[in-house]
Amino acid sequence: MKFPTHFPHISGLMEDHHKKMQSDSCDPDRPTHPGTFPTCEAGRSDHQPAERSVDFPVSVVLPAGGTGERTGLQTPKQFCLFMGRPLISYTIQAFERVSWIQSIVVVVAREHMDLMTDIVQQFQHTKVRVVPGGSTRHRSIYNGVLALGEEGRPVADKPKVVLIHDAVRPFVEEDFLYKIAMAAKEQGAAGAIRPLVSTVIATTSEGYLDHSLERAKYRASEMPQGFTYDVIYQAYQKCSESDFEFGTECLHLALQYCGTNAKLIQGPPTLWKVTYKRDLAAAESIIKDTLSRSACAITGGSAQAVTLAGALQKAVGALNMELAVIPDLTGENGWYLLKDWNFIQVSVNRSCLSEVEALLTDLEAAKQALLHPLVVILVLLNGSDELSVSGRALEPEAIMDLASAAKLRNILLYGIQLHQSEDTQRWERSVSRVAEITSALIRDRSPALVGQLLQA
Ligand SMILES: Nc1ccn([C@@H]2O[C@H](COP(=O)(O)OP(=O)(O)OP(=O)(O)O)[C@@H](O)[C@H]2O)c(=O)n1
Ligand SMILES: O=C(CO)[C@H](O)[C@H](O)COP(=O)(O)O
Repeated sequence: MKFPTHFPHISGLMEDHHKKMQSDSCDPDRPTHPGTFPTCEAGRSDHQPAERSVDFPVSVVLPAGGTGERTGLQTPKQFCLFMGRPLISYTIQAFERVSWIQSIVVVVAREHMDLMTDIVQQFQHTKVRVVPGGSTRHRSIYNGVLALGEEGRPVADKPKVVLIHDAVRPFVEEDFLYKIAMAAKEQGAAGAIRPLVSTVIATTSEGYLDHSLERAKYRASEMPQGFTYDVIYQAYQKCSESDFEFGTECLHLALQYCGTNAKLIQGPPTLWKVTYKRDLAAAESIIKDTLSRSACAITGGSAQAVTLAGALQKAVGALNMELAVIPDLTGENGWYLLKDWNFIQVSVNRSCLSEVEALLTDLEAAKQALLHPLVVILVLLNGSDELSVSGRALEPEAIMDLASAAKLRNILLYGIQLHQSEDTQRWERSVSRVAEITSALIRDRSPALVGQLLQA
């Protein structure tokens, strides 16, 4: 374990609290819902994004040099672990997966340089350079911008556009990055905005109301922002010590020091910044939610398993989970191993554990469990004479042993057993129980239930 043990895991900080969000209403000032979740895990994409044509170099600066005072935790929020992986790694991956982004500079406090380097290695980030930050956010960002244009680097390496994004906003998607990058290239500067939730008021020094702003005229400035390299470089060259010390807005520097009016683009609500402790719990909930949307059922091709998988597909569909049914993971189906999906081994035969073992070996080779715990569920259909494995009853210890070994490799193995029934109602009840248990196991990823053989 490379991370200091006092770094908190987020599970349990708060009760699961968010509801499925829906799209904004048509009035951009007053969205009726907070908005939609991203369509893929932060940092990873299940569905191939549309091919983007970006014919200029784009690099990214991720300021991650803060202390996260407002969370009240010892650990800076960017290093808090979400299912064993620090928040910063999710944000990095959201950029790394974008093919037209060339390089990413992560700016961290000097005392976290080694930790950040370990994170880059452990989670196999490939486009990242780590540089030391400054005492304020602007100073950190400026260090990142300077690192991108460092002397001695080939001119061709200097990016045309620099995207700046707080390390603690992990849910950013390619579509939106593309809009910001294109607008920045066109306009010199571009940034994400959101409607204000509260009215902004000015107070007197004695703590009385001075005046209030007309909310509909104002927007919250969010991240990402994009700049041509020259604009952001000049803005920081020209800005004052007071800007460096107290400023909170890069777009303002571009306007004041380069005369560049940023193009503003309304972004999705998931661009919100993790600021307070409750935001950490919300972020974990979103991460778990997005990892729980899809599963792949492997049937081995037997007619009974295919029938059960088909019924399961329908039942989990009603629970908003997508289930792909495939006979095995050979040939083109190997593609599923490269996705963030969960796996269900549907077995009706006596060699169910060897099928699971083979699946675990494939998953380990695909290295998906490096990034987050993978869920594998054995769904075992027992006919009247199928209660055994290799002639013996399937002992709970057998699956427990296999699960304990898999857990060391960050794979969470669970079992569900159901019995074949001629009674249609009984059979349907069993299938829908399997679907509910499956969905709960995948959603919760509970280490405590690993190795259990549950009855449906
Ligand atoms: N000297 C600093 C201060 C902040 N940041 C980064 O700027 C982003 C947004 O800042 P904020 O949310 O304010 O983070 P913190 O400063 O860490 O939080 P707090 O203000 O609660 O201490 C974060 O990714 C943070 O790590 C930075 O790179 N260097
Ligand atoms: O939204 C932003 C820029 O427009 C920044 O994320 C925000 O200003 C950072 O401020 P702080 O570090 O005080 O949270």
